[in-house]
Amino acid sequence: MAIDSYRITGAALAMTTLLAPGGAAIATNAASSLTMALLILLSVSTLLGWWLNGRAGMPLRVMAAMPAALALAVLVLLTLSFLLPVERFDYDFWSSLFAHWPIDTPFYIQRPALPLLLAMLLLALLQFPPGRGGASGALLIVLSLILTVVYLINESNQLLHEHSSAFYALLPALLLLLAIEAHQRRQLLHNRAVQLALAPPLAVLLLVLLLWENFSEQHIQRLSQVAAIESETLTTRLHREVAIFNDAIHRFANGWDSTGTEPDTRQWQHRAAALVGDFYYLRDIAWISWRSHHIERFYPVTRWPNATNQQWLADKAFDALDNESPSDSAATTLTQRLSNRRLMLYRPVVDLDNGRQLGAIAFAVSPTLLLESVFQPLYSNDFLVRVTFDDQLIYRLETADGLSSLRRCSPLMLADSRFTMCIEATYARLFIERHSTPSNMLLVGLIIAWLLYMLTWYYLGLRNRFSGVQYRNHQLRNRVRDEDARRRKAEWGAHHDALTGLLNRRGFGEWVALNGLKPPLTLMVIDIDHFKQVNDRLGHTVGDDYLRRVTDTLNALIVKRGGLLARYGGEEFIACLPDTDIVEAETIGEVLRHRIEAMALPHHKRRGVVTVSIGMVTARREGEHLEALFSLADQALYRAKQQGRNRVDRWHWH
Ligand SMILES: Nc1nc2c(ncn2[C@@H]2O[C@H](COP(=O)(O)OP(=O)(O)OP(=O)(O)O)[C@@H](O)[C@H]2O)c(=O)[nH]1
Repeated sequence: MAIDSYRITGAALAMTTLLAPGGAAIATNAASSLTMALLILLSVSTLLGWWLNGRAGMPLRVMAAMPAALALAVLVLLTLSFLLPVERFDYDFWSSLFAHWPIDTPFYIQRPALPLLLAMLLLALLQFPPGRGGASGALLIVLSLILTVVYLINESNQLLHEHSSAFYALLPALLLLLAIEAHQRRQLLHNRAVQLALAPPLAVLLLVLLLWENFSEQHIQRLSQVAAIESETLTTRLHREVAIFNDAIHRFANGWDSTGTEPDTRQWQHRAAALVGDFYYLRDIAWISWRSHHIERFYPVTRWPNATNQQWLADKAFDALDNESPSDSAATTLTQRLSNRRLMLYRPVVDLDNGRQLGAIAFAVSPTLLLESVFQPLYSNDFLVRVTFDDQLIYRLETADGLSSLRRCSPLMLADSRFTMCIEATYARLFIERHSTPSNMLLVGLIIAWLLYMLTWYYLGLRNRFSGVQYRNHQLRNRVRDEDARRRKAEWGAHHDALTGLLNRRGFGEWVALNGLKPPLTLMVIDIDHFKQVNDRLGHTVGDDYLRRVTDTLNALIVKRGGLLARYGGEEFIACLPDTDIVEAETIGEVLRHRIEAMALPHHKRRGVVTVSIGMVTARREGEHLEALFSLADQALYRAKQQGRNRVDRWHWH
């Protein structure tokens, strides 16, 4: 029994899907649950087909293909979501279409990565006989492997990495299928038709890969530029906000610079509340006294730090103040990072009259809230923003369908702390860009290559069949023509004399029956004299030759006179001369006799040359019988022979 490669691959696919280390991860990862479901459908279909192969009738085998058909329908839909124009079928359209999917994750996360999608699509197509045109199966697998490898070497592609466990399940199946195909099709690849059909798609493939390489580079650059502009906008906005905030805290501290006294409780509460009201990312404000080296005032009082913290805050503040040169101290805001959750800013307060330091004001800022207050109003669907400090996530601005394939990171300075801001294109952004994504071009190119192969293959098949039909038609036409020629030859042979080409007795009889013997008409019987002697002395070959030459001479004149000559038997001819009376006929007879004599065909008899005797009769009325007239002409001939031959005689009507 022939190996059914597709069924075996189905088994491999099922095994790897279920047993691959990534299998469990896929099953629990909601992002890949659709991929997993599709892989299971394909596996079930191929396994069922394998099990039923040869055992069941058509209806059951069709049922076995049903899971593959279902998977194919979903895969086609998903492929369309990459290819259909975004103006007509936008993000919301596809999201609403997949809204009823039982798993509660957005459509974009459900969608398998493009290469995985194509590989599954091609595998699903292989479940159906029309997908197996010639080396089509092998080509499909090669195409999906190319796409897979191309994606694997493309490190920047996070879409793939997200689904890589599914890939590990699919890859062994594809490789196995390729090995079986290569084994089974070794003969096929030597086939000229297959080579011809493979040439155009392979050329398209090469072109697409070259274009893809180029296009990929451009696409990444373009997206990178867009991300850089986005990053620039956010940074500028952030710096502007920080400048405004700095300005405000300077003004806040300046109030106590000028009074030269430590803040009293009422004043402190009032002004601190106003400042915090303006900047909600400003979480706490503390007054640290130079005199007591302790925190004397705090806002809001509900979050008053414990004693240990107080001391620590104060020490930090005075460390910072000690490092400041006295001339700068009034103008500069001192900053120090307290933790990744809080950014501390210190501002010394000095008595302007005597330059004595009164203390410092500490401002605790939440970087997360600061970033939120700046970035939230600038929120766009196109990019998500992540800010990290020492690899810890500080802030994240994104929609539910987050992650994408492009990330651009740059340093972000907040006070004297260095944060990292990463901008990533979102799925929504890629959705808008989907027409220009290199993957789409690759997908379309590969599908075109495969379609081209199928078209060329079927065209070549049709052409072969057509030329077969043409050949059979040609043979048939030749047979009909030969048959016709044979029939016409037989017909001709029945009415003609083969030696001279004249009508024979039968042919002549039919001619007369058709045309009638209408007077005036003369019937002539012409006989070669002593012809037997020619045969006897000179041989039959010469006799035949004499017969032909005599025929030519007689026929030339008789036809010229509108008559008809036939060979009536042996060396005897009969001529019918319409519209010729006996007088004219006798003249013609004489001319004929003379011409034959003048041919001077050697004869041993008295005269030394071949001669003819002619007997003739004229029809008197219409409807005369040929045989009767012939008999009369023959009697005249007989008389001519009797009278010495080389003569013309006629029947005399009484
Ligand atoms: N070579 C050749 N001889 C033929 C053909 N048909 C008939 N003959 C010969 O024609 C001869 C006719 O001979 P006869 O009927 O005795 O008459 P003849 O010798 O012509 O003598 P007369 O008619 O009395 O002058 C025979 O010897 C036939 O064999 C033919 O097609 N080819």
